[in-house]
Amino acid sequence: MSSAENFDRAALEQLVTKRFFYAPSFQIYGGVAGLYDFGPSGCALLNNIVSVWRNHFVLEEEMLEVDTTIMTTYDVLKTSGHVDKFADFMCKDLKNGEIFRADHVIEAVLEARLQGDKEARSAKAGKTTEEIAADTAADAANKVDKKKKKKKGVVVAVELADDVRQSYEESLAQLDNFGGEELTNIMKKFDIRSPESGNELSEPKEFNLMFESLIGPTGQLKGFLRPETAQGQFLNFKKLLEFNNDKMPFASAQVGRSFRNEISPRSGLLRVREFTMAEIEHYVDPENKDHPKFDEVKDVVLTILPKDVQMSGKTATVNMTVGDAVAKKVIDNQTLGYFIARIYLFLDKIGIKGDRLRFRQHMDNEMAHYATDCWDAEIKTSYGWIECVGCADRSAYDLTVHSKRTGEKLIVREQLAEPRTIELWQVEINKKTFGPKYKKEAKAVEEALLALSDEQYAALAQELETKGTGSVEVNGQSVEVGKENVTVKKGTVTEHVREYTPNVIEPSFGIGRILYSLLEHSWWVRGDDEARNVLSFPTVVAPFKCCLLPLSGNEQFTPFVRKFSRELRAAGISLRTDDSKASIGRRYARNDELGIPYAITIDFDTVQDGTVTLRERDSTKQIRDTFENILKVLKEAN
Ligand SMILES: Nc1ncnc2c1ncn2[C@@H]1O[C@H](COP(=O)(O)OP(=O)(O)OP(=O)(O)O)[C@@H](O)[C@H]1O
Repeated sequence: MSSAENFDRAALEQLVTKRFFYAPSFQIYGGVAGLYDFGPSGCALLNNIVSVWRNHFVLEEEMLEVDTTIMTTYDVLKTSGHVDKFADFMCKDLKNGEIFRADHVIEAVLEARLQGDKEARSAKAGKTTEEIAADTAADAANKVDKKKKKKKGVVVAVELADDVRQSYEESLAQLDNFGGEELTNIMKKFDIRSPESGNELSEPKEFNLMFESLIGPTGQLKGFLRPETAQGQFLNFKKLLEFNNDKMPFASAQVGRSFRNEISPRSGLLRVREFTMAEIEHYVDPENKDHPKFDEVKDVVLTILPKDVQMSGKTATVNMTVGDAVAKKVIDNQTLGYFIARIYLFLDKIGIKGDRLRFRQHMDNEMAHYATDCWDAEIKTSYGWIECVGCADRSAYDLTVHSKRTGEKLIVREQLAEPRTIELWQVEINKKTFGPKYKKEAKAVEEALLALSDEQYAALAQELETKGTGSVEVNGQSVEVGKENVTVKKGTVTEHVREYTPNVIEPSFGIGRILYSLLEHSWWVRGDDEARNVLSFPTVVAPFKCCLLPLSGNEQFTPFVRKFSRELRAAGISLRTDDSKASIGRRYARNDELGIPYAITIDFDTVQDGTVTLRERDSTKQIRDTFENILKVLKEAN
């Protein structure tokens, strides 16, 4: 397998195009950055990854799959916070207008300078060109494209002072934690310029990533292409809970396209503007986040990068079982730990290499304000460590905000085994004085009084007690209430039913990023012949499981091709028939490039005795047997 150290990305890209895994959309019109079409092999690979995902998660956990609309109204995404906060920072080349994502340009420039520093120090130490190249390759995870490095604006082979090197490294480790102010400061402090032109850049400015649209001909109903599939699931929570016979915990799931108007997509499938997501929303009792199947995964060993390590400017990982990580509170709770382990097992099953997979915890500022803990599954590729799956504890945020906005109760009602007595703030309204005082506002004031939090009740009770008056916010206006018309006090209530808003644990998968990483991890070149590419996909995701190769165009083979393909299809083994005129060797090479694990060759012996040759992709080993026996072998492998 190719390792990240000597990775020839251009050669893989050539293979991907030649075998039409995917290609830029509208290519004959010149293409548009961040938009790709999948060809037959890419489509089959993607569908197989999704199919394993469905079996591994949806079927295994009896999740409730939904398919909700992509077009989403303004109201929904305003309430979820996306209209105000779903943004990245961009900056502009002040001379030629080229646009960059601020954190990405800082990362590229600082990494290039660190690389230059490394080369300069190696050269000073009297190393040969080859030794310097080896040092450089060993650091490939942090390297920028060689071509870019040579461009103006990026320092090449310049030694850095120790404190400068250290502050670059610390800033890089914490980059994901930085907001606009910190990014602006860093750009000034380190004189970050365009790596392309060397020109000065503008200050970072927020850019909302959603594609806006209008629903219907009046132009009055604003909508967006959804940036994630999650919101559609939250909005159906009540129906899903009912479907699940009101039983908790449970999960919904959705696979579908999401859209983000990325500022400057330059990394192939890793950053695109339209992509397939597979998301799970697991609803759990906030008072008990244990998972009934945690024992099944507690011994899975993960490579993890906790937040405190990153906050100290380091990137050293540790290996730990999920059981230990949860017991030591490195991972917040069992359900989150359970899903992190299941994500690991899924990625392992489809062929992602364990030594190039780590789980990185979000730093405090990096997480959404409502999230309690969040981990990314990051896969190492020639582009560095790439987030491919996010796994967050989103608390009760989404259900709470949608419920508040719509008035629909998005809660769980749980019959208590024993009734329990609890203390509650109670509001009593003096109907005689309240109605006449607030007139047509009375209902709104009453609703506002009933919707206060415990802290707000405590404060209001104190005000009424000490001053005789207090205030409450009604539709953004402060309204005065007095103790002659409102009493706020604590009382006890006996509950037979407990009501709560579930918390949500969300594993969110970017299928395109996983697919690209898998291409990198599966690709190798056989022998010394650079043209002999192999993609060693596990059978379970290989685009086609078997290739049928008649030795030549001789008519005698036709009935066998028909019969065998019919039987393979009936056995659920996807196949490709290659009856082109190329030699068998050339056709085997073509199969290897498509990652097809098996090839069956039909020749003149087949016509005589019904035997065929089966060739295995990685070992190139061949066996000869009757088609019936070969079919059994393939069924077992499928
Ligand atoms: N532009 C994109 N192109 C391809 N996949 C994406 C893109 N944005 C997000 N994803 C995928 O969706 C998953 C969940 O999205 P999430 O919102 O957590 O990503 P993100 O943190 O915004 O990603 P990034 O920080 O890389 O922009 C990611 O783990 C990733 O696999």
